[in-house]
Amino acid sequence: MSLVQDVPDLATLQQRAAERAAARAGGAERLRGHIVCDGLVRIFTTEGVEVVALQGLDLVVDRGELVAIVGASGSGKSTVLNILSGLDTPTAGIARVAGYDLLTMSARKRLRYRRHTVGFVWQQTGRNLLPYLTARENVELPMRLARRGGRAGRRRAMELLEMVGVGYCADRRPGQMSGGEQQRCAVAVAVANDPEVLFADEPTGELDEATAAEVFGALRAINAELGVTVVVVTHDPQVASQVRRTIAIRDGRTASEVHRRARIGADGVEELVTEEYAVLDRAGRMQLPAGFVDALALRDRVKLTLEPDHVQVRSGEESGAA
Ligand SMILES: Nc1ncnc2c1ncn2[C@@H]1O[C@H](COP(=O)(O)OP(=O)(O)OP(=O)(O)O)[C@@H](O)[C@H]1O
Repeated sequence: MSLVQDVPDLATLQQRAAERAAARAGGAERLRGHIVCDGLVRIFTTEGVEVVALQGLDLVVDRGELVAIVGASGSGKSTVLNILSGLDTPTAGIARVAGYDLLTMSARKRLRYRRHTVGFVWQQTGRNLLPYLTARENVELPMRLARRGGRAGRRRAMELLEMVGVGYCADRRPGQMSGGEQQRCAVAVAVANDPEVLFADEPTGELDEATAAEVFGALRAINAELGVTVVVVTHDPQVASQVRRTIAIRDGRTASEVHRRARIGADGVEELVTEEYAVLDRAGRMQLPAGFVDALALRDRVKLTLEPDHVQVRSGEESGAA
C-alpha cells in the first residue's frame, strides 16, 4: 500500500501537520518562528575579493510548515541551507532554528543540533543511502547509532518506509531501487531519529516531473504525519504547485512569496488560488519582480507616489521628461 498515492488535499495535510506540530510543541502559542532569519548576511572572501552571498535575508517558518525556497543559480540558496543546517556560520544577522542560535552556539551544541534536531536529504542519492544496506537497514542505521535500534527500531523503520510509500522496497538495496524510490527512502532515513526540522537540498534535481511529485508526496506525508517542519531548497519554480508557501530569493535577499490556498469558488467548488507577494523587510525595502522591471524598462530611479490604498511605482524617466 502506498500512503503517498492516497495523500489528501494540501489544505487537509497542512491542517493535520499544524495540529501535530502544536501537540509536539506543547501548545499553539509556541508555534511562531520555528526557523527565523533576520537580516542574515554571509560574506565570503577569496583571494582578497569579497562576495556578499546573503545581504540581509529575512525568513520566518512556523513549526509544522512545509515551505520551498526557490532561486536561480547563485542567488544564495545553498548558503542559506548550509547556515540553517549548522555547516556554515553567518557573518552577521540572526539565524535561529528550534531555539538554537546558529551564530553563537558552541561546537558541542552544534554537533548535538546536527545529530538530533535536524535531518537532511541531499540531491545526490549516493549521499543519502549506504549502497550495501537494504532500505530498511538504511533507515535503522541512525537509530542504531543513537542506541535506539532493536525490534522497536525495525518496526519504526518499516512504518516510516510505508509512510513515504516505499514499504515494498524494504529488502532492496539502493541499486535495486529507482531514483525516486531512493529519495523517498532517504526521506525516511532523515526522519528516523525524529528531528524537529527536515532540510532537503534539490531533492528532486535528478528526477523527472512525475517522480519528483512522488518525492514531494513523501515530504508532505512526513510533514503531516509527524509534524516535522520541512524546508525544501530548489531552483525549480514548478515546486510552487507542490507546497503551500514558496519563498523566492534573489541576490541573497528574500524577494517574494507565493501562497497557495483553497477557496470555495462561485460555483461552490473548492479551487486552489495562488497569490504572489513581495516581501517588505523591517527597513521598508522590497524587490520588484524582475518581470515588472523589464516590462516597464525601469532602471536607476523610479518615482513613488502614495495613493490612499496603494503605492504607485513609475519610471523616473517620465518625471524627468515632464
Ligand atoms: N565558499 C565560497 N566562497 C566564495 N564565494 C562563494 C562561496 N559559496 C558561495 N559563494 C558565492 O555566493 C553566491 C551564492 O552562492 P550559492 O551557492 O549560495 O547560490 P545557489 O543559489 O545555491 O546556487 P546554485 O543553485 O548554483 O547552487 C554566489 O555568487 C557564489 O559564487
